[in-house]
Amino acid sequence: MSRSGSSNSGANISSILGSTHKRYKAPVSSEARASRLAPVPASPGRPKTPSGRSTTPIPEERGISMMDVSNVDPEEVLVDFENVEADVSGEIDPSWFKSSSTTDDKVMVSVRVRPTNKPVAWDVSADAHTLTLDPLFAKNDQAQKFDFDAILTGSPNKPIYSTVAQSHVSAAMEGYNAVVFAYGQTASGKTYTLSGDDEEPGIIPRAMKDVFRHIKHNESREYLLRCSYLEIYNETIQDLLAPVGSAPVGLQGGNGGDIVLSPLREEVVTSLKGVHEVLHRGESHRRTACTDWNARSSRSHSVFRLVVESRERLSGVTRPQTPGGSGRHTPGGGRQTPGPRLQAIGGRSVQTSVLSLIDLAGSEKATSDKERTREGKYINTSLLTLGSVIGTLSDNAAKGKSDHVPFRNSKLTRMLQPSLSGNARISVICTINPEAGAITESTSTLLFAKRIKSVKLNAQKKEVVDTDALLERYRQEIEDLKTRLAEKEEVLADNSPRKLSRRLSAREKIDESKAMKDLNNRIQQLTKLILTSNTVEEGGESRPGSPMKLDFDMEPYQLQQELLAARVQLESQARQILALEAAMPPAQNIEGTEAELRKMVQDEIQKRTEKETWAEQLVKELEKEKKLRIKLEEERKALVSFVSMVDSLGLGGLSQAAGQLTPTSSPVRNKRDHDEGPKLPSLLDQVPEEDWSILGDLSFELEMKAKAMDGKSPLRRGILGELKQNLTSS
Ligand SMILES: Nc1ncnc2c1ncn2[C@@H]1O[C@H](COP(=O)(O)OP(=O)(O)OP(=O)(O)O)[C@@H](O)[C@H]1O
Repeated sequence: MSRSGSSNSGANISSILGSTHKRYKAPVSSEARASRLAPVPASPGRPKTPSGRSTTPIPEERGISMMDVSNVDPEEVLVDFENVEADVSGEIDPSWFKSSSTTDDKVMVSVRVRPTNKPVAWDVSADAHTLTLDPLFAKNDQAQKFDFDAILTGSPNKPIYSTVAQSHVSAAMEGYNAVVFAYGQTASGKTYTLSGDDEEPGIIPRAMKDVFRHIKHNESREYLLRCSYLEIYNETIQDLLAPVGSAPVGLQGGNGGDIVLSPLREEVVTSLKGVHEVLHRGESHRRTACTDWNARSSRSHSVFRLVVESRERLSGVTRPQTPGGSGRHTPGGGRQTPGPRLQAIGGRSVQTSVLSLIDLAGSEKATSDKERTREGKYINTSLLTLGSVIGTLSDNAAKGKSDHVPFRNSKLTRMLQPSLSGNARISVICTINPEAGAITESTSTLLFAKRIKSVKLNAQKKEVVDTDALLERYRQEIEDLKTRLAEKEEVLADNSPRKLSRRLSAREKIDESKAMKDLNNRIQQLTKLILTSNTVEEGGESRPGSPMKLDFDMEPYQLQQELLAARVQLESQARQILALEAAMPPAQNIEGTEAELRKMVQDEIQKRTEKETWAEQLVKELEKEKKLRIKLEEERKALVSFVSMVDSLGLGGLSQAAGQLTPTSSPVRNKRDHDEGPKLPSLLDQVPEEDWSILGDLSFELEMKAKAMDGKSPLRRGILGELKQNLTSS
């Protein structure tokens, strides 16, 4: 299973958004692909090309920065009819912009029959909007016939979008909450319908394009768009726009029966490209896995939400185009600029609506894989809960009852509670596999579709002076900034009653000018976040990037200040350069200094090398000396033991005799004679150090021989005599 960038979903969105990303799910098997040309009657739309679909993987996630709405960088996100980017042209049905066709108080229910080249068990009548189970397969010969708002077949996604979703997207743009969701057994085509692929973009990318078209064609309103993307996996809500591993999203009841999802990222989008990036990132995080039925089966329910804030623009205002054609304008603080101005204090009401596009995971049988089976249980349980919620709602509607609805039994139904309770336009597209082997699952899907059809809706527009709406917060900030800018201008103006009593110093003027420039920048940035028809570009070119190179909308006074500030800055930089030059020594001095320095360094290196060599020699000498000392010490010890052995053998005379060999006599007394007469020096004292080694050898020899015999034997005496002789001669 993956929750990585391996999905190709970005593509299906991208093709409609004009990008090169590839499709979301793996292609159908060749068999299934062939089935696109299957004998199921086709709904209107352009014919499908027989070519296989591209499977080029989407690029790795590009680390698109996350955007926290509360801390949004306005430079990146404001949009309006003048500044909406990307190509929103083509295939526009003007009537679509005039009205929202979903005035119904019922859920719109459509069935999409997936193409197949195997024998089908259902008789499909797209014109009559009916589906009938072939009597051959019917149990007890009871023909099952279902009729819905639309029965759709074939591979093209465009007719699907215009039939089941376009009016709901329009409703969302007009202030109604709208929900479109796909329901059906696994591998029946839900993701294909919602996301589509390169060749056949699905409902989500088509809906987003329509959103920008709507803005382009509605000059009387301005808009702010935010989107979020989440999935419900094993009953845990995950934010698909947050980095992988982020904390799950909590779900709580809010004011007025609303649901609050937190923490959930909402990203302000100002262009189709921006929406594409968000969708691409979210889909790359979706959990999909290969199952027994689908190479890329969705293992979660996914919900793409677009929050649409809009309000009336002031009448009769048009935004001037900058030389770059970006449509940006520079609000002029207290000045009367010709550009449109967001409403002054006392604001217009803001309409807020949410468009939710939901791809439910498919119901499935247990699989051979343990993990897939576990996921399947969660999926089936939440779909069952959805079924029972729909069942109760439709019962309540049919019988005028108000029985408890078990919304809280699953995250999915809890999240859908406000919409299912009536405050949304809902369109459900049920996907089925018409093959004989899938009759049970298809029948179950159709029964669900039938039940949800009778749920009663009563969607209301939410239009209030909403201080929480981002649009309103930005408006308020823009107004505050303008007031501050106007005050500064007035203080600086020569003929102003608020003019300062003293002349401003050059430094103060520069500071003031800089502060005004910052205020102006911020106003422009905020203004850019708000979309209007003037800011939507039909050609789809990007808005010119650099905002403040030179702003021709500036007042002459401000331009003068800018110029002054720039000059002073240049002068100061020139002074700094001069000062640095003066502080530097002449070139030849630098060269001389360099040569000296180099020589010093070389000398240092040589000295260091010499010291190292000397230290090495010293260490060697010390080693030698140490070895010598050890040797001498050993010899001394041997001699001591020899002497004591000689003493123990009663050969004190040897010592004496040995003592006579040496020119030096030690005054040290022999311990034997300690009481009488002059004391003989010990043998060791009498032997010069250089002869100790000879004594050592003799000592060793003596010891060996002494060990070899009985100490009292005549032989011993002979040997000792011999030794004595040796010693005397040495
Ligand atoms: N109408 C159709 N025309 C052509 N191909 C289709 C159609 N419907 C589905 N497919 C193909 O069938 C395969 C399965 O479809 P898809 O993944 O959309 O099913 P699903 O219902 O989303 O499955 P799951 O619930 O397992 O996620 C895909 O390869 C898709 O391209």
